[in-house]
Amino acid sequence: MIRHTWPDTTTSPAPPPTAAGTFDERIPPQLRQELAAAFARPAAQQPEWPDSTALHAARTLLGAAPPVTSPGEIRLLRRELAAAAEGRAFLLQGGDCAETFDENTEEHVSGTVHLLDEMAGELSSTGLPVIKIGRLAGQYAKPRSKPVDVLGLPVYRGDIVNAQDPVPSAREPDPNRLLRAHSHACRTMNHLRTLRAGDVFASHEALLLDYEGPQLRADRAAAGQDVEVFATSGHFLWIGERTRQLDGAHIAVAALLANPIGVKVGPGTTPDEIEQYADLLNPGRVPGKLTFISRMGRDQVRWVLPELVERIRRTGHPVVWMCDPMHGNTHESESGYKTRDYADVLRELEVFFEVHRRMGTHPGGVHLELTASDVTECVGSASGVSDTDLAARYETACDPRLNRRQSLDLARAIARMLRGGSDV
Ligand SMILES: O=C[C@H](O)[C@H](O)COP(=O)(O)O
Ligand SMILES: C=C(OP(=O)(O)O)C(=O)O
Ligand SMILES: [Mn+2]
Repeated sequence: MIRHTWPDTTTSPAPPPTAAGTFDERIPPQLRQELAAAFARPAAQQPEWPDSTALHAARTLLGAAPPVTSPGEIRLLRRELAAAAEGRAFLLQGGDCAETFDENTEEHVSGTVHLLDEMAGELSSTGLPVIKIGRLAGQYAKPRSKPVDVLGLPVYRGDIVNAQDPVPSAREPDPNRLLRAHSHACRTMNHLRTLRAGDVFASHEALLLDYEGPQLRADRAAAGQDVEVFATSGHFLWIGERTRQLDGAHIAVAALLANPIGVKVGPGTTPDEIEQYADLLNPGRVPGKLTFISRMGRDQVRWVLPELVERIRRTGHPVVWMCDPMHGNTHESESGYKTRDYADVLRELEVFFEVHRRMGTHPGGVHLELTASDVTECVGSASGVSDTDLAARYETACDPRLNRRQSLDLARAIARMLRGGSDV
């Protein structure tokens, strides 16, 4: 029997206030206990939901809702990522920093998918198959640097939590948004399937535990095989730089999942830490299971990345190494916009490729924030966007994205780097 009914709020006991909650009863009891312990660990960046009854109701409905993705699709991606871990494929991951409910339109989603396609076309000159993963169908939750914004209001944490409007009521976390996010994710996933017969995979940051927990499902590949737990909210989930605490909930939960998992690693990451991530998240050393997403910043990558790659190489762990050249290169423009300079993005990528070439390891992919729209959010490249242009079309809900022109320029540069040529 599965607990998927509206709670009788007049008679039922107080719902659990934490993200630990309850899990699909088709998950074997032992695994459910392990999940409960993992979800009960300290978790950074979680909203303070004001209404625990509404949260409980939303979680219950989410638990009964159809899954966004299927275990079969997730296993397929894991197999494809195994090729990237072994140097036989390249991973292209991209999309908005923050998907929004309003921008969940045919035009916007198709635009991202077609842009990833065009970029993959540029990369095909390398001869490596390109695995395309969208920051799509679930990228609604944002970790933030500060709890309040410049107006002194509680910060916007993504459409899954609150709204962008600069008024206090809009910033109040609303648990019904968990359900809206799930509906939007299903709509987007449906559109992806319509467009590409399922061959663009969906990914998001596994940030919000109240969204992920109810969507866990058990499955076994075949009779007689072990039961695996799948986060059906997406195919590929990653743990962000702000929530990768080794003793925290996000890592403990990810360790119990069968999905391929990414971990963002910033400039403060140590070799000991990275080895522990690998041991915790992929003790079985399954190729394709674990991806490290290096996001160091253009000046730090040269100093920090080599010893991390070296440590993982020594352990023999099969991992995909990706570069996110966006998140370590954010700064405020003179006009006050959060922006990124194309030259910094390119430079970090160059060093990333150089490090892997030197160490004989495979630069397995890139992770980018981009949109097909002609936005003016990042400066530089042949796009000609300069600081003074930023105001014209600065539309992002969170971080600055590469526009179409910048993305295609970058894809061409990445193809050259991957083929072994230098770029700048
Ligand atoms: O997408 C990444 C983070 O959520 C983002 O960089 C945080 O932005 P902030 O520093 O404006 O909070
Ligand atoms: C929050 C993000 O990145 P990071 O965790 O690397 O800062 C992101 O990818 O949007
Ligand atoms: Mn971002």
